[in-house]
Amino acid sequence: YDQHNKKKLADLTTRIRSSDTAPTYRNLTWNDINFVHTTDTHGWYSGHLNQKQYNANWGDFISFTSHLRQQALEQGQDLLLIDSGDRHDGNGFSDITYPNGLVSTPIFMKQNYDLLTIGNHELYVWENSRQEYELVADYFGDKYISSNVEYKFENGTFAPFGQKYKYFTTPVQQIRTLALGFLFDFNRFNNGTRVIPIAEVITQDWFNEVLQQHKDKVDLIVIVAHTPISHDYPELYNLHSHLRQYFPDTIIQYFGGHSHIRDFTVFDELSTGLQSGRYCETIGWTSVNVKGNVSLHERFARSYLDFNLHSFLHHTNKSIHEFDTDKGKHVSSLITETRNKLNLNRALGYVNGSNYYIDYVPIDHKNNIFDLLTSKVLTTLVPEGHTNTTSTSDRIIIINTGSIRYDLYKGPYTIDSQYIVSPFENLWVKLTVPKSIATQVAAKLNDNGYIYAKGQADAIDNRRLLPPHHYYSSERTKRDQTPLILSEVERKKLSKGYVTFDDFGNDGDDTLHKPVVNFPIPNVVESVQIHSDSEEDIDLIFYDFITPNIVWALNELNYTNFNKSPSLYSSKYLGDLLTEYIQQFII
Ligand SMILES: Nc1nc2c(ncn2[C@@H]2O[C@H](COP(=O)(O)O)[C@@H](O)[C@H]2O)c(=O)[nH]1
Ligand SMILES: [Zn+2]
Ligand SMILES: [Zn+2]
Repeated sequence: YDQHNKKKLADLTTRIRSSDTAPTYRNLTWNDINFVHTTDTHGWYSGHLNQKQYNANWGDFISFTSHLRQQALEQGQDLLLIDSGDRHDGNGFSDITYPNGLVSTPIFMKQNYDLLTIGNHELYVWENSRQEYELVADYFGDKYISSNVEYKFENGTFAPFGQKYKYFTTPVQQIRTLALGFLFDFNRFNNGTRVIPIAEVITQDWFNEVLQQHKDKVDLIVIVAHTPISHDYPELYNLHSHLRQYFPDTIIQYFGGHSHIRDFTVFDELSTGLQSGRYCETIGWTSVNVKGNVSLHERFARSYLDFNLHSFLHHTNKSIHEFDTDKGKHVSSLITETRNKLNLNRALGYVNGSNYYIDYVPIDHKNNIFDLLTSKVLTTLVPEGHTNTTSTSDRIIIINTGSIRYDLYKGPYTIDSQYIVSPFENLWVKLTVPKSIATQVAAKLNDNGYIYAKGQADAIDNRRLLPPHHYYSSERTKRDQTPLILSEVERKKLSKGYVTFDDFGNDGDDTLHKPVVNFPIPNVVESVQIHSDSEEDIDLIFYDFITPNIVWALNELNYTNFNKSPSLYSSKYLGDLLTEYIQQFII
C-alpha cells in the first residue's frame, strides 16, 4: 500500500503543483437517486500503471464510493452501485491464474455493489462460469441479477446466475424498484450454461407474469445489461417497447456494456441508458429525479469520470490525506501484495521507440499494433515441429482484432504487458485452400458491419464473434469538446483523453480533454506471406477460436471442399510470439 500510495502521491503532487496541467472538471449532478456504474473492467483492478489519467486502483474506487454513499445519505438521496460484467480477459492480474480471475475476482468482490450481472467473458470457459455461479453470484445473492443466462447442474437442470429479477425499495427515498439483468444474444457460451435471447425472454410466461404482478407497484425500473445501449443495437430497444406495454409511465434506467465505449442514449422521455467504457478507465454516473413532471434534461443527468485519484478527490472534496478509507487502504495493499506474488511487474523486455496503438492511428500506420503484428511478428510464427520459418511455404495468417485488447506502450514490457495486449491462449490451426480463395477470406469477414448494423443481430450471424475493438456506431462522431470556460481552457494545456459525444451532447466527460481520435478497425487483419507466383494451394492459418467465422467466410465464397475441422499448425500463443519478438528485436 505504501509503495502504491507514495507513487500516486508523487504523481498527484506534481500534477497539482504544475497548475498548467491540473485538469478542469465538470461537477456531478446529484438527484433523488444516483448511480455509479462500471462495466468491462476485465481485471484492471490494479489501475493503469503507465497512464496517470487512469491511475486509481480498486482500493481507491472503494474509498471513493464510500464517500459518495456518505454524501448521498447526508443529502437524503439514494446511491446504487452497478456492474455490467466482463471481469477478466485482458490483464495479467486476472489472466495469469487458472482459471482466470482466481485472485482478481475476490478483489472485485470487495466493492459492495447493489446490482450486478454477467458478461460474455464469464461464459466462454466453464471454469469461469462455475466461479461466477459458485463464488460471485452466491456472494452477492439477490443483488446478482441475470434474467436470461443460466447455469447447468450435473443433473441437467438449469438455474439463473443469482436471481432473474429483484423487486425492492431503496433505503432513503423508498423508491419501489424492479431490477432485471440481460446479456446480449451471445452464442459462444460453454455447454454448462445457456443464454436465452432477449427476444425469446419477452415471450416467456414467467417474464410477463413478473411484469403483470408489479405493474402498479413500481416507481423505477433498472435494467443491468451486458448489452450495448447504442441506438443501432436493437436488443434493449425491443425490450423497452415490450416493457412500455406494462409500464407506460414508469422511469426506466438502462446500464449497458460490451462494446467498451462511453455512451448515453435516450430511450424516451422517461428512459435513458448509460454505458461506462472499459478497463477501469471510466466510472459512469447518472442521477434521476423520480418526482414531478419535469423535462428530460431536468430528470436525467450523466457523467463519465476518469478513473484517477485526482478526479476522485475533486468529486468528494477530500484531500489526499483524508481520502483513503480503511477498506480502501486494505484493498490497495492486497493488490500490491498480489501483484508481487504473481510477479506481474517482472520485465520480459523493453519497447524502445514508440507506442503501438490499436486505433489511435490508422490500421496501416507503422505505429498501429496490427501493422506490427501482421508485417513483423506473425512472420516469425513457426509451424509445430519446425525450428524456424525458412521452410514455410506461402501462407496467410488471420487474427480477429478483438483478440488484441490494449495498446502496447513503450517502456518496460512485463508479464502483465503480455496479458494486457494479447491474453487469449489460442492454438493456431490451418486449412490448405486455393490461393485465390485464401486471399479473399479476410475481406469477406470485413465486409460486414459488426452485429450492431441493422438486421444483422440474428442468432445465426456468426460475425458477432468478431467485434472491432470498441465500437462507435455510425452516428457517433468525435467533435471538439465544448470548453467549459473558454478562457480557462485556452490557458490550460488539455491532456488527451475521451471526448464523448452522446444523446445529451458532449459535456459528459468529467475531465476536459483534447480528444483522442479512434480510427476504424476491421473485424480481422491478415498477414499475407506469399513469395511465389505458384498457383499451388496455400495454408490459411488462424486462431482455433475463429474457426466458425473462417468456415462461414469460405462457405460465403462458395468454397466448401475442405475438411471442416482444421489441423493444428502451432501451439505458440500470440502473446508469447509477441514477447519473443520484443526480446529479439528492438522495436
Ligand atoms: N482470439 C480470441 N478472441 C477472443 C477470445 N475470447 C474473446 N475474444 C474476443 O473478445 C471479443 C469480446 O470481447 P468483449 O470484451 O467485447 O466482450 C470477442 O468478440 C472476440 O473478438 C478468444 O478466446 N480468442
Ligand atoms: Zn468486454
Ligand atoms: Zn463483453
